[in-house]
Amino acid sequence: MTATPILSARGLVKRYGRVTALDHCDFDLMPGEILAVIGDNGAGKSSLIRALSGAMTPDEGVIELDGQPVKFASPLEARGAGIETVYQNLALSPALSIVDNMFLGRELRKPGPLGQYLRMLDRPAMRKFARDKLNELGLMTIQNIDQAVETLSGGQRQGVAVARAAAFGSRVVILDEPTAALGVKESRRVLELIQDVKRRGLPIVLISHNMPHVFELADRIHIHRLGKRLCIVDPKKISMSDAVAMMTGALAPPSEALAA
Ligand SMILES: Nc1ncnc2c1ncn2[C@@H]1O[C@H](COP(=O)(O)OP(=O)(O)OP(=O)(O)O)[C@@H](O)[C@H]1O
Repeated sequence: MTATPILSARGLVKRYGRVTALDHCDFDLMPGEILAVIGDNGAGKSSLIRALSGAMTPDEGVIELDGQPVKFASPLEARGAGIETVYQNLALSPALSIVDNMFLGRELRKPGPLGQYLRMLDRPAMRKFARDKLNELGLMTIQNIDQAVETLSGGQRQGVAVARAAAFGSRVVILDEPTAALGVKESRRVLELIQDVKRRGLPIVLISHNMPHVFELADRIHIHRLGKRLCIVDPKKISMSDAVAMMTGALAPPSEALAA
């Protein structure tokens, strides 16, 4: 591997009582790539993502961003470092508008009548930012950005969540099962959106059980098994059934795919 990974981890361990969710797990995300993370239920994929995104503190191990060790005490700190995560539950506020959901805690403000001491929301700037970001990602089929998110379809909601992550994630976007709850047409749209985010230069970590989607999008596949990275495979050189067999332990990975 020549380039420095954008985000990497070495020897992550996380124990919950007698359960070892992460067992000396390694991870590498290279610049500009879509890295899929696949694994059986309970393999530890969510635990890995939670560690990388500051939602959980590992018991052992090191995480590096651009080759520098980082410790995230909260998701806020990871977001501050440019790592945005879209979880399955999306963390959108259904009753709020699309614009308000784009910000949620990161609202743009401007000086109010009392100057810097009472800064007020800069709604025109927020509206412009939201419109520009949705536009950049071809999401302006959403006509009205003041519309409440609860009035959007599942695919459109996923679109808003991904657009928000792409807008604020300056280094990495992590997507946890982005097409899990979507129909065929909506999934297609979200897959295109993920490609758009990649074209804008942001590397993406994609956790998915949907093998056709993984094989369509991923540049590399991290196969996770029993709390650790089993191997990394090239989706162009391996069949879906072999990847699934490795995930479940039915097939040993080829020696060149074994993780270092
Ligand atoms: N907060 C927790 N408390 C106790 N055990 C946990 C906790 N979080 C995860 N685990 C356990 O750690 C192991 C790994 O779970 P994790 O959710 O990371 O797997 P996963 O690969 O994401 O699974 P799935 O594909 O089913 O979502 C499982 O045995 C799980 O029960």
